[in-house]
Amino acid sequence: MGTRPDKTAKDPALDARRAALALLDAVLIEKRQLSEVLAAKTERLDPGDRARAQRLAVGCLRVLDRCDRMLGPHLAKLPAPHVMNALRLGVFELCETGEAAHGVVNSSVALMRERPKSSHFSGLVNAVLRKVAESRDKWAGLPAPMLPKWLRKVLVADFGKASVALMEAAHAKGAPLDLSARGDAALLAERLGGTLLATGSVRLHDVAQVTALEGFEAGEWWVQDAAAALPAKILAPAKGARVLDMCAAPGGKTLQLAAMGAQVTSLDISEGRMARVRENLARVKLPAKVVVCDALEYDGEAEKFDAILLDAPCTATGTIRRHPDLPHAKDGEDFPGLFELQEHLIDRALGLLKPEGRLVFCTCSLLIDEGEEQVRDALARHAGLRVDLEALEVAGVDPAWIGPEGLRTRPDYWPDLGGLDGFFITVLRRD
Ligand SMILES: C[S@@+](CC[C@H](N)C(=O)[O-])C[C@H]1O[C@@H](n2cnc3c(N)ncnc32)[C@H](O)[C@@H]1O
Repeated sequence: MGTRPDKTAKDPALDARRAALALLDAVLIEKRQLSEVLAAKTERLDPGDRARAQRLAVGCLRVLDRCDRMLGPHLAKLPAPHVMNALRLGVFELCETGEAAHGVVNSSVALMRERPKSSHFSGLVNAVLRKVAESRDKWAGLPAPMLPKWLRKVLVADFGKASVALMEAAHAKGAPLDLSARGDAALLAERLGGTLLATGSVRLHDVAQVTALEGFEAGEWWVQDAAAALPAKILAPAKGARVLDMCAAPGGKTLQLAAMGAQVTSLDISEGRMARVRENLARVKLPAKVVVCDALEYDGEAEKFDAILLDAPCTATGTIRRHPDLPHAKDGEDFPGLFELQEHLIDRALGLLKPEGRLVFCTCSLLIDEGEEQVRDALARHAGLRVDLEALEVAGVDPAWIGPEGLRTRPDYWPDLGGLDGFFITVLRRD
């Protein structure tokens, strides 16, 4: 099989593999999210290696549980975390991407030798990965990778084991690229060779470089998952309506609302993230008033708002297909603080609305605590508040997705089309 380490040949993939391993260490050992560390860990690489390192780390995290299952029979005890991550990366390349065994084994051994603390594990890494390479055919028969226990437990309590297994299978498949069109979505789908989804988003598969797609520079579209595009479609403001996008950055929903002709105030607490909103508005050539402040301290404008879209900060557990690092970097400890913030934001939003105004509340979350439970609590806190279920019945939304508190999408919905992000969306109004 030729998997003995070759100490003389220069390994062209080593730089990308080293950076991918550093990314895995950052997520799995330091508990950082990829978005926080990606730039720093890949800054010295050329663009090709940078993309490769990211692909390797994201891909490996997506199937981490399967990598561990492949390694289990060959490890008498768990090695140090950095060594374990190198093994996982090796398994991913051997089994999922089908890389040549000698290249993967040589690189993994070389990475171990680079650090004094792990150099004595190079023999183990060599032996284990060679055994994995010989049993690669087992990979296809492994079950879908399971979520880490802390999150799996919560989701099983809310949805049951069978549904969670479907969600896990959807997570493992990753996500296609969805675009929201500034103009005619059907025309955009035709021009880009994509699919026009029933909800109006344009879906593309296997896109290598988003910014190279036709119409990016001209601002004809922006990237937004089909589920994330639903809240603004549900809000459906009349032309000229005064709408507050209350947690707006990076701005997908602000762009949608502005494209519908609403007078949008786009607010977010983060100056850095708001810079993205300004860039996006300029690229897509749409107007909105941009405000940077804490929504909890925002007093509004002279006139109250006709409608408010509150896309609240949340656990983002609905986006694991695209961010497989999330369940590994988090442990749920900071979640209660988010639930409390969401509650305060709902109360603030209701205070900024005209009496007949509508509040669209949404979270890109799979947790009942950030959806149905928030609505039940809000109804208990505010006499006269009700859920407008009819407003949720927009094109493409399956009525089965709508419950008494609102609309819930899940990653395992639309399996033949490529899935959907997990979202909870509702419309609140006063009688
Ligand atoms: C889920 S993201 C919003 C995504 C955005 N609506 C979109 O469609 O692109 C949540 C946002 O809430 C912002 N945020 C968190 N706490 C906030 C607060 N107290 N006031 C205003 N914005 C806040 C975060 O900076 C983050 O940009």
